[in-house]
Amino acid sequence: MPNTAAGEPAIHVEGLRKAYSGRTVVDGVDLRVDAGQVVGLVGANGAGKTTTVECLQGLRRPDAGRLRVLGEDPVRHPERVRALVGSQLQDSGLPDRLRVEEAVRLFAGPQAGDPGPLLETFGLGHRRRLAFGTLSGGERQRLFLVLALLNRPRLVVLDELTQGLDPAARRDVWRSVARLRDGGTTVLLVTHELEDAQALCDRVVVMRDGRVVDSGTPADLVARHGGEVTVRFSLPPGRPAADVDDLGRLPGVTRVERRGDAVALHGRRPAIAHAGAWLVARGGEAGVPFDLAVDQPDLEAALIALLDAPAPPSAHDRQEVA
Ligand SMILES: Nc1ncnc2c1ncn2[C@@H]1O[C@H](COP(=O)(O)OP(=O)(O)OP(=O)(O)O)[C@@H](O)[C@H]1O
Repeated sequence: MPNTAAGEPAIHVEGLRKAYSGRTVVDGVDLRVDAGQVVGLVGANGAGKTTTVECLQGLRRPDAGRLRVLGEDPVRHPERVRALVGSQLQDSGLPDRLRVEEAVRLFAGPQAGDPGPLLETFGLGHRRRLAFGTLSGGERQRLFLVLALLNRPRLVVLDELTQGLDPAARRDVWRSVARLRDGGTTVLLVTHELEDAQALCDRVVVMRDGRVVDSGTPADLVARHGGEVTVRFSLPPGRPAADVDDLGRLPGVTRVERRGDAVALHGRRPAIAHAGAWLVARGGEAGVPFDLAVDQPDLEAALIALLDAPAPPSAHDRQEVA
């Protein structure tokens, strides 16, 4: 059993580089995932996310970099890492006729516990005898989670966790991942579903063209890249223009738009609180407009801004310039 020293991250990658046929697709990635965290890896198509997690799981050999996964080196001991990490299968991963209980037997290693409680936890206890091909999309995803967790891994890699699920099934799977985190399992989530990332992740790492362009909590990323908030409301008819000038001077407000009685304040997050305080101070509780609303940027807005920004030069370009 490998020992991760106390405080040692579950995943620690420095300078990971990988090329296919001379084309660099992972270009000096650093990544740290602390034990017990849920970390999302997001980015455009072809950014190098899957290649990165395949290198981490000992499924691909990197060209350069220092990698430690649960205290093991996936380059020197890929088989040890594969035995420690739970991975989620893709949808085509099981034959249609295989029953749930047969799949569980097939995937159980020496470390596996009794699968019964796991199947119950993921709502599949009463589905054991059903063939994989007859399960709904949500049940399939939950079965993949059961199989990823069967051998009691301390780290699970989940790729496109909720792809194709309806909103109820997606929330079901979210609850399952939250339970995993509560139980101390470390989760690396590769996803294009930013709602998943926002709901589940302690930290999100954004990749573009083979490199990490930023990382942080979803809230940090939104604050850094999401752009302005907008506070909208209607003033009571006949409110003097001077009032609106006042609004423009509130801390955090950068711009005021007024069309008739409809007002939109744009600015940084503190503008929300100051606009609320201003409204209460002017009219008391009764003066708070019935249509008061706040538009806040989300992780999607932050990601679009990050991925649209001009690309910094790659390591390759930098070498050519030097
Ligand atoms: N086995 C391979 N041989 C050659 N090129 C590959 C191979 N696997 C991936 N690539 C290329 O490497 C680049 C990075 O692919 P990768 O799958 O790691 O990106 P990704 O961020 O996971 O993309 P997506 O979000 O589309 O799944 C892509 O341009 C892809 O076409």
